Amino acid sequence: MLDAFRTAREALVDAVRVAPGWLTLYSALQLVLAMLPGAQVVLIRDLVEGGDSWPPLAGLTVVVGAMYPLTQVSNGIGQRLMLRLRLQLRVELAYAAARLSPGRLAEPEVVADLEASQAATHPMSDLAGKPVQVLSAAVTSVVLCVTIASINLLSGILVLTALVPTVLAFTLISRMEARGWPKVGAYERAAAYATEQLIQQRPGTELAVLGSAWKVAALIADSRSRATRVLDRMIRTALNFELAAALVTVMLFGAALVALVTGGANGGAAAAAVAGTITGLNAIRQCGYAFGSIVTATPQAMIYRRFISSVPAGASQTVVPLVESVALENVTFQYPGAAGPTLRDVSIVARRGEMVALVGVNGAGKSTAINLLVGTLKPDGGRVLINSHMCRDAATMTETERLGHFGLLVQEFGRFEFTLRDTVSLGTPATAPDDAVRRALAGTFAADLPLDTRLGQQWGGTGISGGQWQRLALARIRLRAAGVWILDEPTSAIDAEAEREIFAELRQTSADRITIVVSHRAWTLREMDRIYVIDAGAVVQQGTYAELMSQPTGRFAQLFAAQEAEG
Ligand SMILES: Nc1ncnc2c1ncn2[C@@H]1O[C@H](COP(=O)(O)OP(=O)(O)OP(=O)(O)O)[C@@H](O)[C@H]1O
Repeated sequence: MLDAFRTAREALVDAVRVAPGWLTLYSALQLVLAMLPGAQVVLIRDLVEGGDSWPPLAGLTVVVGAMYPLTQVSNGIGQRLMLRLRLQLRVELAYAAARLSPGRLAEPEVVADLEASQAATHPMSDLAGKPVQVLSAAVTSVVLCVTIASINLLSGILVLTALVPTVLAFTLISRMEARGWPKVGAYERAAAYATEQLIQQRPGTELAVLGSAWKVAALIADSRSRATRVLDRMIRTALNFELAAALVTVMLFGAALVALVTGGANGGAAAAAVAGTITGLNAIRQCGYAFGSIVTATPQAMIYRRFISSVPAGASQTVVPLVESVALENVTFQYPGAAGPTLRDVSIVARRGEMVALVGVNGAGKSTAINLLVGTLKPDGGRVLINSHMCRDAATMTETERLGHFGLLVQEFGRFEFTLRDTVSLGTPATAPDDAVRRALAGTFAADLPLDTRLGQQWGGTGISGGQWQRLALARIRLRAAGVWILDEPTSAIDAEAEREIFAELRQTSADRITIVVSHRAWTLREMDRIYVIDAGAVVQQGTYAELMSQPTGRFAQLFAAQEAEG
């Protein structure tokens, strides 16, 4: 209940911040509307009780005539207020998501909260006018209660008491929904993920070729059915609570009318009170509905607020162009829930001007080592050093500062289907001038394409091959010009000729930077200053290509002898 009040207050604060004018206008209209039922009762009583009937008749005409257009105008203004608030919430959420660190993005509950927050923007924006509606309905009830109490005290009290069952019912409904929504959210997320696999071009095409898309559809059906079952249960329980509350409310109104008649009210007063209680019922229903919207949206709004406050605005990233050295020193790391450590006592160092390679079979621990270096994973033991400073200590370097040292090309590089300019300029947090974007694209397939070229067929843009996407990812690293380049299989999708060009360029431009490469191709390793051979989470060998090849029983020779023989 307290949470619902907090949510209502926050919705009002947001509305004041985003659209104060629209909120004021909406509140004023709601207040006028709230007064009309009370005025109606007084005017009916005056009309029926006799005397000069023209003034009450004229008053009634105005009151009844104004009610409908005022309600319509008020609804329209409420919707325009809602639109502005929704825009604000969605933009705020997008910027908050953009501030998520890689470490937090790897936490499943953070992604779940982000998606739940996205869904929450809809009911939350609808909340803007709800506290006003509740207040306005409460004002209507109080005005009616006072008016009816002036005819019969007990009736007035009973009319006011009729608010209680509705408030109680919606409190219980909110508790139930707070438990149900996270389950629905999890099922919806699973269904949305599976749907993306069906409709995105690459996985969708693969599934169509395999003829097994229907299996993914069955997974979607299962998740959606589970969500629907939980929602169905929630709606059924809510309906039961609402019906019980409506029954008690009607009984209270009935009792109010009986009290009125048995209390000896005259015909005119009784008729006015009957008309008032009918309008009162409507007001209470509206109050219940508005209050219900607040309590229903409260669990979602709480997730949204929690998410936004969990990613406070911080300093933006600055790219560090010159780095002296990076190192893992006796690092041990175990993934949560894994049977044993993935890395054991690993020491790796790379200095400015050097090109260093990490090699090993799939699952040996190369990407894990890179993630520890960059800081997206934290070591369980040992030290991670940048320029000989220890990185584990947040006081020495924030995560944002640390990330600024690296240009990281991961295996699952992004295929950002924006314009060519936007796709490449994502390489740097700063605004990238067009000539810098052009320089980053030099020598690639896109060197002469207009920067406004739209990439990605799903937007009616240019289709791009896997290797071409990888070249754009490399262009982002070029544009970024950070002191440490970490390239995890940078040419896995690129043809042999382009691969040779890329490695030749890497060598030519490596003097002022640290270059760390993960590669499975022997020839790319020949010019490395040092190669670390990782096997089952430990560095088992290190040296130059020639040194390692000269040890025929060593792990490196086992891994690369066949490729060496092929030339
Ligand atoms: N998030 C994770 N949770 C648990 N285990 C993980 C996680 N990520 C990787 N692993 C495990 O850690 C081990 C090392 O994985 P890693 O990705 O570092 O290997 P790799 O040497 O980069 O392999 P590849 O050449 O296939 O990229 C693997 O056994 C993998 O299953």
